[in-house]
Amino acid sequence: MTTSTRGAAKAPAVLVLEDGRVFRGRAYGAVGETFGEAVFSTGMTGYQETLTDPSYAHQIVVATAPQIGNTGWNDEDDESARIWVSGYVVRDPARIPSNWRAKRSLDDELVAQGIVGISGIDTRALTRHLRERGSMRSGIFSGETLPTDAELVERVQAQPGMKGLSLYEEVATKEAYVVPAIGEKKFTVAAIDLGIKGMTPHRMAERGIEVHVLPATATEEEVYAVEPDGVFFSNGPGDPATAEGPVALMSAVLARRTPLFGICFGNQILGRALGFGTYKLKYGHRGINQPVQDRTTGKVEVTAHNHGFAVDAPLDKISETPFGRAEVSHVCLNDQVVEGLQLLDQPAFSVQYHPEAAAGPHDAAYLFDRFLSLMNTAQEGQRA
Ligand SMILES: NC(=O)CC[C@H](N)C(=O)O
Repeated sequence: MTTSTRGAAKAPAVLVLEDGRVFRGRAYGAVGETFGEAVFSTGMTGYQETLTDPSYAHQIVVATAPQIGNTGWNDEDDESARIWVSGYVVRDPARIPSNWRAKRSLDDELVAQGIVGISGIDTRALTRHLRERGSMRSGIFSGETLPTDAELVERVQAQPGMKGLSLYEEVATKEAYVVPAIGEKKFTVAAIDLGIKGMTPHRMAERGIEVHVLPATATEEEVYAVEPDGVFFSNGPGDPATAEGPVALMSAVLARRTPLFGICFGNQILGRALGFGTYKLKYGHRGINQPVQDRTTGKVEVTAHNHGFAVDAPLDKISETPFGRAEVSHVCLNDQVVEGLQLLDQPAFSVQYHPEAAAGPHDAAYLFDRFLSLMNTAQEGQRA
């Protein structure tokens, strides 16, 4: 293990919100300054997966779970090659991590990756504030001498907000790569990387799918060059209203009637391709305990979420779209937000949440099987 200065030895730090509210604590992770949208996540576990989820780019994540870092940092649970959050806010960091897989402490990893955090914050008061006022621009500043609060508020207010930000190209792979099928290969899928998490191709691979992960800028020709049985659109950061390229690509895939599955950002892209709008939620859904109903079966599942935007589609009617009839297949039981879409006249569907469940409960794993059965049916149709 590397060593770092922890607890009382760390410099003073402040979390500054755009509305002028200031929370005081101590530096956690790297010392310095960072900006991002302050959002809260309600997961009790899974901080390593959260911090390395590219969908969190440009966000300062507040952990509502009061104790963070207990299981340290391991070499297995990263969802991408690096930590993507722009800052991390915790109440009570572990002084001594303890887990058989831990290689170092969370604090050490934050330092090593230069991620500025803050500890000792009343995260309950902060979460209530964000819930009442909504997610907002923020900054974390640490060091022995800091500018005045008024100066820091001004600097936070000069930052761009999340609305209108296009971020998926920044986080996506630049080179295509293949995740081989585990066991017998049944299908080939082209997965458009808009900020994909490592567990997602793995969930497909373990079902016999060879996954070709393609850059966010992949063209229709590049997608069909891999001769896909299905096309997948991943999760990703930023405002879906900016994603013109992926919307055009998805429309081309829909026009060819290739089986299609999207998650999170991918659901918002499908919404847009169908002609629905997207909008920003007041404080979003983030955590691994969100109740969703699959309206096609009536079943309720507890699911992993990380979204600040949502699709604006009618809940109780079938919509006519450029690609035939579509309906809202899933809904969040906390607030009736659209959590899934499905086409009725061709094999395409999506969910707003994270069935790959890293971290999170596995209730939604059936969605990967649903994608598989769409590809099976399409293949049988071709043979007939
Ligand atoms: N996890 C995701 O794909 C997030 C999608 C989008 N950036 C949002 O915040 O709603």
